Amino acid sequence: MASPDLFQNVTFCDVSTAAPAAEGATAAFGLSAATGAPRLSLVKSGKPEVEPTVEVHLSDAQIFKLGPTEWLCVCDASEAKPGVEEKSFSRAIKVVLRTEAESKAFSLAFQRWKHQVISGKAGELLENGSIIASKSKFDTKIEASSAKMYFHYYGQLLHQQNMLQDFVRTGTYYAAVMENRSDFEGRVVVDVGAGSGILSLFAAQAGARHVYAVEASEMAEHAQRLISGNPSLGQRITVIKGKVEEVELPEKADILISEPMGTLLVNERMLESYVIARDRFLAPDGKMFPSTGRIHMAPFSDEYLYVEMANKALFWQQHNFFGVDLTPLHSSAFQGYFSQPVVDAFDPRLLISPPTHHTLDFTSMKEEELYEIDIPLSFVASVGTRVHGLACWFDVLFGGSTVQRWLTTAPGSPTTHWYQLRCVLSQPLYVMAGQEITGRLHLVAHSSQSYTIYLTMSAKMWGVGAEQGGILQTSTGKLELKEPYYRLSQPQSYVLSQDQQQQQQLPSLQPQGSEQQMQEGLSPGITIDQVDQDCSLH
Ligand SMILES: C[S@@+](CC[C@H](N)C(=O)[O-])C[C@H]1O[C@@H](n2cnc3c(N)ncnc32)[C@H](O)[C@@H]1O
Repeated sequence: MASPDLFQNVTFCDVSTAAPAAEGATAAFGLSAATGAPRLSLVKSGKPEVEPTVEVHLSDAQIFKLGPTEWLCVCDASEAKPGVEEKSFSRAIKVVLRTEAESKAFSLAFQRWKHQVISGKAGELLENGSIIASKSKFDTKIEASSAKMYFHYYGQLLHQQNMLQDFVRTGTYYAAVMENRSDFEGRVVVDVGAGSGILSLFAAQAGARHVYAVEASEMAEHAQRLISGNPSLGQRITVIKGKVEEVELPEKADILISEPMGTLLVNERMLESYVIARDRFLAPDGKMFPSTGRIHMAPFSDEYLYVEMANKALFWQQHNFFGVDLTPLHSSAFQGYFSQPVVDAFDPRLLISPPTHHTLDFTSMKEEELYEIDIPLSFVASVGTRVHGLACWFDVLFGGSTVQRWLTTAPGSPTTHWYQLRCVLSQPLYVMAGQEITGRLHLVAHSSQSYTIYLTMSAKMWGVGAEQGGILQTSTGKLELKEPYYRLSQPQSYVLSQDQQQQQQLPSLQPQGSEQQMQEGLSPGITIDQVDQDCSLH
């Protein structure tokens, strides 16, 4: 093949007109001289620029694989006849290549010209690539306006920089890859949602044979530049601009690497894309980095936070605001504030019981299991106090063959740009030390790439009558994960009640970094804000 965009000796026919097949023709991808738009010319004489026999406008065309060397190009075509309005109709052109290798290169070129897919090396070919579905799973689940804003956000370098500068995050990925070189050496890797391409570059540093960096946003172009600027690694990386739900890859991957975690692990619904990528691209027995995620939860007591939130609604208690009584809206405003989960880094001593966790196994779970996540809650209060809600954080495991490493966002651990998340109840519960707290955390996904959180917490009857199993108090909350309250500039000093000081002595909550703590999702460290407060996603 002389050029990746020119294919000799192809056979094609316009099946929509039943015209006879043209053999020995040339297929050439390029820009239309008339409009500048990408087009495919199919020319019988073999002189594409001189005598295009059929011209396919790629912007509204799709291809479907008919066989190992056969493709069907379906496109809209316009016909203008004198005195007649322009009429649009569909056209289907069958193209047959000589060999399977050429066939794969043809579909890749089609994809590249249609979607401006970028190749890792100038002139390098993916061996395959085709657009397969007109409406992908992503498009059917996610509102177009949400996806547009989402990919616009990730298309900007400043947001990629914020993630890169989260040293805990990026450093843990780097360590996990480098410590587990044997999982990468000579392997095919897919970077799911590559962003700036950083994880692809790590995989290449660890000796990957080839990395496919799939990125849907405009960031793909920056990633291409970064990768080209690191040529010793870049020659083994191919950037593909598109959604993992839609692009085709020429070969199966031995390992998937991705950073699909949002606030509370699941925000942004990118874990679903990660699982879809597994089903589409990963070879049987392939590895996933990370392989497991856990959501950790524990009840907390934080009088300052509660009062701060309740006070925000005080504005609406004014009877004479420029002559207007605002009080009819007070209760809605009050509920509105409590519908915002709070994102900040809190002191783990505010937890009033050892945490529990819910595990998501990325290697085996079904994508649909992420649509609704139902977690039963059961804790025993270690102190007598007011319970203001449920604190949540997550960690993920890199289950490498050499080293198993966790990336944690636990309170008391070095702060990440995810911080922690707290669901604050508008009606706190009163508990005694030793009292059982039960409940449910129910997460329901929605089409704006996030979740509605339904929280119920109950304190069981205490003392006389407890045997009858009566519930003394129940408090519920409905919160919107997509609209959190970023409480990051607040002072983080807490005066502990006597009970809380006693509770600090609980071994499982002491920030000493024991094995037990890691298993409970708490880990040691300092709490310093090392990351920007640019948190509108994640
Ligand atoms: C959290 S960022 C991680 C970026 C990079 N991997 C890193 O670790 O710095 C997630 C990236 O995945 C991309 N992304 C999200 N969903 C995607 C999908 N369905 N297909 C392709 N890319 C996607 C986003 O545009 C974003 O750049």
